[in-house]
Amino acid sequence: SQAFFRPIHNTAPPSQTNRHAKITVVGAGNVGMAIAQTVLTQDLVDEIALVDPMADKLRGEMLDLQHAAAFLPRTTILSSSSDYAVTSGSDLIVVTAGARQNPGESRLNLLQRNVALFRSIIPELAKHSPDAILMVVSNPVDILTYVAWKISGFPPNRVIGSGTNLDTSRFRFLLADHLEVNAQDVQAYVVGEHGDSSVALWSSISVGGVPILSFLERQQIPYEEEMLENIHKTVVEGAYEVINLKGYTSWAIGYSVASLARTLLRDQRRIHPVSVLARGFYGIEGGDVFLSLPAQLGHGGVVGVTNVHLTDEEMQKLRASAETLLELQSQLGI
Ligand SMILES: NC(=O)c1ccc[n+]([C@@H]2O[C@H](COP(=O)([O-])OP(=O)(O)OC[C@H]3O[C@@H](n4cnc5c(N)ncnc54)[C@H](O)[C@@H]3O)[C@@H](O)[C@H]2O)c1
Ligand SMILES: O=C1N[C@](c2ccsc2)(c2cccc(Nc3ccc(F)cc3)n2)CC(O)=C1Sc1ccccc1Cl
Repeated sequence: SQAFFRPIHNTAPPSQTNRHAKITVVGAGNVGMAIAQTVLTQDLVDEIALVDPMADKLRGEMLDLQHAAAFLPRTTILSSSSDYAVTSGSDLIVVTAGARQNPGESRLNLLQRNVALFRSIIPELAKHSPDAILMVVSNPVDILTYVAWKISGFPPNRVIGSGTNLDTSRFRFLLADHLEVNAQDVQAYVVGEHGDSSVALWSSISVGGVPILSFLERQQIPYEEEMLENIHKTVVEGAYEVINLKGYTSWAIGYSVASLARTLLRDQRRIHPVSVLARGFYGIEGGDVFLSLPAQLGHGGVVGVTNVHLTDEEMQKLRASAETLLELQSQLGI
């Protein structure tokens, strides 16, 4: 580039304090590449590193993203390798690596295969980026976040799971659609265990600052208890519908993880439902377990967990999930 540009007089070296924000995505599959593409499009970092053992797929995905450079506002470095050295100095590491559930395979067996995979990748990631925030997306996400925390040795504020962030975004979309408002004006949380056993927090839903139950009364929108329950059921059914129709999910999880990455890397201190070390909250005392709670996120990871109001029933569901996860964890020998 010296042939094209000549330096002006008395230039100073670039400031050493300018932060080179780097994200690593582990697993260049459907989810990993949706996350990488969304992070790239939203111009969130200076470098994206991709890791995957499938060398051809990995290089192909990296090149395919690099070829989009002319359409992007800023130059983002894209690097990739099956050697974890490429991840060095990451600020945020997103783990989407995982074995796929074989037809008829039990969740415990899938879990054991993914735990074995984590035993090989988490130490490498921690070695090359000892100060990074570790975010797990691989399923079963709450248990694998616990496994990543135990194996990495990172403090619990720097280990989170995407948890019910996706569940919550689907929940807000459905509520907004039903109420004919913008999803960004719907304050609603799904918490607890990600997936089939998640818990929708009815009592704290508000639309434009108005608690939903009085919003519905004010708008004269007739509702029964089960209308709200049906919306939560549709969150779960929606996941299965997407899988049955396209075989995997990618875009929504890509956007939801990019939203978490923005909050973390820009120290926005926004509140997201993510899987955090829940011991000590809401009467969860039986052991170290990760469950999704509304958590404030920033540069250091989990800044704090909000003390959201839970009904007795919601509290009971959370504690039941904690017991289930603790029982599964006890069989892992970690
Ligand atoms: N938490 C959520 O809300 C949510 C949503 C969707 C998907 N998921 C989970 O995300 C995971 C990935 O889903 P997917 O559709 O991308 O699967 P996929 O099979 O398309 O991708 C998984 C990738 O992991 C790679 N991989 C395997 N072993 C690896 C290793 N040792 N190091 C690095 N990469 C490795 C594979 O080569 C593959 O490319 C699954 O566990 C899925 O259940 C979670
Ligand atoms: O949108 C998804 N797609 C997945 C998927 C993506 C590729 S293959 C399966 C999905 C879809 C449906 C069920 C299901 N169950 C599951 C549970 C534990 C596991 F270890 C793996 C998969 N997983 C993975 C996943 O977690 C989601 S979100 C999701 C799932 C079930 C209920 C509610 C929600 Cl919000």
